[in-house]
Amino acid sequence: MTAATSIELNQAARQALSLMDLTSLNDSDTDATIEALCQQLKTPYGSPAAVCVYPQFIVTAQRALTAHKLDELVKIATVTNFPAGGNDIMSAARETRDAVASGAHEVDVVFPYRALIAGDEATGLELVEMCKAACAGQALLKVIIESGELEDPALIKRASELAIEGGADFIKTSTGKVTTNATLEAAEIMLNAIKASGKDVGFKAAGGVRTSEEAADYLALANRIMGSAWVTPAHFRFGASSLLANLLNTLGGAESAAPQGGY
Ligand SMILES: O=C[C@H](O)COP(=O)(O)O
Repeated sequence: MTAATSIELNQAARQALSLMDLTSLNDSDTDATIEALCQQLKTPYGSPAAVCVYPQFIVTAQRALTAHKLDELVKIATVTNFPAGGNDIMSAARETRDAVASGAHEVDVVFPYRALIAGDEATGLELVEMCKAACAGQALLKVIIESGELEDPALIKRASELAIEGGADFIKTSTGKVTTNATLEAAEIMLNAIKASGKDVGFKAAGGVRTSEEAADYLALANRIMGSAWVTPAHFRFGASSLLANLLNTLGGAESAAPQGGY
């Protein structure tokens, strides 16, 4: 990709901030660390689209968003069947139903990618269908295909197709817990699968996206394949734990990005 100018980088950073699921999925997470994470959602440049936490911290996030008057602006996302992507359909569906009952607006479920690698397409399709049903029209379902473990472009394409067929509202690259997470190559295959489906399905690049430059590359790819009007929080997200500071650095370092009132 061509290197972005500083104005383009600034625009990309501002857009990426609005498209981010600010994420903390660490075993060391506590109520206090999630509260601190939620505090970061309040920036001079607006707020990320969502905060993504383990299910036991949904209520913690709810409380913090309310305290910061962000509850109308920032969605709460959580994860199920995470990170292993096991084959137990009912367990994944129960976790998803419980997460929605706890107040999650969005559920990121891991597709049983090892089953697909072994040639089993039915388990993944049914798991997505059951988790979609468990969302009961109240929450978005984002399906993590774990593209870095699928590795083979044909499997990445097939997992995307199965997730879309099963009712995914978004398809997401990665858990952030494996060796290879989001890549532009996987993103291209997934975005093309969305386009070919003709369905209203979004895309989330997650895992390892850390800089404004990287974010700009994903945005340029999505603009090219789907058109810039498509690239809104309804269709595009970054799942990231450490991107925000870099975006703020980019925005704070550019004169044209001076805060325009607000917080
Ligand atoms: O879904 C998001 C990922 O877990 C975040 O991964 P990261 O820590 O590499 O940004």
